[in-house]
Amino acid sequence: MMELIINSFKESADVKLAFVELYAQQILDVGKIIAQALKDGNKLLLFGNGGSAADAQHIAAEIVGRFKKERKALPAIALTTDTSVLTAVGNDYGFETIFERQIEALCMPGDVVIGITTSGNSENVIRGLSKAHALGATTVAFTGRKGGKVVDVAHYSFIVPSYDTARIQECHITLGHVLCELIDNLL
Ligand SMILES: O=C(CO)[C@@H](O)[C@H](O)[C@H](O)[C@H](O)COP(=O)(O)O
Ligand SMILES: [Zn+2]
Repeated sequence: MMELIINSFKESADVKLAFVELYAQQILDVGKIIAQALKDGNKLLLFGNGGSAADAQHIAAEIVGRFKKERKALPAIALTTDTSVLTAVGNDYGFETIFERQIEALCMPGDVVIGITTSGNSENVIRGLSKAHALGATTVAFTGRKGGKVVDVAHYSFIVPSYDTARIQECHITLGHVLCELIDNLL
């Protein structure tokens, strides 16, 4: 059990170090794009399933509330929170459409849309990002493993180099926090 505990923390740290080696420049590029979009009056939309739904909400909360610096409120919406919309759309059109339909309703050209999926193959996330791409938003995938099909509908993909869902999620939330800090500093 002690070994399990120590290995989990070590793996989490190793995955994050490998990730930043690969993606430091792209993190800065995407941070600048989101900051500019928010400056221009556009918004950030986010979604994912399970732990990634929690990550979407967590990041939206940092943007609407505050991260580290005192600044004005900024527009970010997690599309994972309205149970009436999620159940109506899921029930009437299918679970794979729950993000796509909300993107159709809310996404404007110039917005930035982040889809979070550790496998890269969740149909509802792929369809949500695909619709956002078609509507003229900048699309960003937080993914893992081999990237999955979601990379085909994303302008920018962050593929965490791990096959362990928990380790991928831990890197995704670090990425989300770093983007929030960049946004704070770039605005
Ligand atoms: O948090 C976890 C596992 O750590 C789970 O809730 C996990 O998010 C769910 O199984 C998701 O449905 C996985 O979907 P995805 O990341 O492959 O898109
Ligand atoms: Zn989890």
